[in-house]
Amino acid sequence: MLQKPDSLATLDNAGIHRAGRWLVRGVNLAIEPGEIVTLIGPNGSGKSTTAKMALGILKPDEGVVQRRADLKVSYVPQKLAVDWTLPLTVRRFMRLTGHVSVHAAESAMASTGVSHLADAEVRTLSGGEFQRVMLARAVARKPDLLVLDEPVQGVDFSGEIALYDLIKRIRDEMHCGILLISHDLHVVMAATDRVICLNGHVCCSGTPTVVASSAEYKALFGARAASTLAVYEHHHDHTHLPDGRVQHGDGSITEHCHPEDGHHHHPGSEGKSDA
Ligand SMILES: Nc1ncnc2c1ncn2[C@@H]1O[C@H](COP(=O)(O)OP(=O)(O)OP(=O)(O)O)[C@@H](O)[C@H]1O
Repeated sequence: MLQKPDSLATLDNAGIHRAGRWLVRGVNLAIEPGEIVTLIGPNGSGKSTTAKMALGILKPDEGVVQRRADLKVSYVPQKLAVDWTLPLTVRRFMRLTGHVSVHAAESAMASTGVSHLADAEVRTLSGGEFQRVMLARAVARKPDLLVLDEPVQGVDFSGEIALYDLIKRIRDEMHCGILLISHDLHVVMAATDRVICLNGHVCCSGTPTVVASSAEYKALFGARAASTLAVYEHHHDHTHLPDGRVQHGDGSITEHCHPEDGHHHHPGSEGKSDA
């Protein structure tokens, strides 16, 4: 894959090998300015590892990762190594690391709707408030590429919708690229331009299909939720067995599922096999 002049980050057949095995392999993806790319896949499928390659935290053991020169990234990791027993206000937390001016911190808090929490202790925030503050911190750096590792963790369904709304607004206003890691295999935000499903490799990728045709869904969550969330339809032609082996559409079983094994094809129009 050739790096387009304005691509923020491009992974070309990228893989990470650790402790005698490939954590991920054969990953192709590109993130353009103003684009939201969502990585989905089960636990341990290599989502964080892939994001870390895009961020430049991990160097690929195979393949090529290119990032635009002078790329400014903000990364909201899945876990933070902070001692939450210490008193820390949101306002201080905003500027704890990184070079963020008072003005940038205040305007990021305003745009993410957490100004009223500025003097609150971080440890007392609800799950949804905490994730918003994490977004505010990331936005304050004015990144070209924003990488969000499970930004809706610890948040209930309606909070999830509100956060997805906010992430979309951040993209629209800042025109940054967003690489979003989602723990949810079935529901992704409709504003996602591309979904990439990982399972140690790229299982499939494509645009999400708007959910919400179902009357039950609309009745439960309202038309607004229905227009925000979408289901990405999977067209897997193989199944990952519990012991790690792979059963293919023709019933055969192999040890791995790699691009070169020739088993991948996706007949549906939505799922496109990259692997
Ligand atoms: N440095 C390492 N050495 C060995 N194995 C590792 C290392 N880092 C990650 N792994 C393993 O690689 C696999 C992929 O991890 P990764 O964190 O990328 O998955 P993930 O899809 O983000 O998972 P989750 O949804 O659980 O957060 C896991 O099985 C993990 O245990």
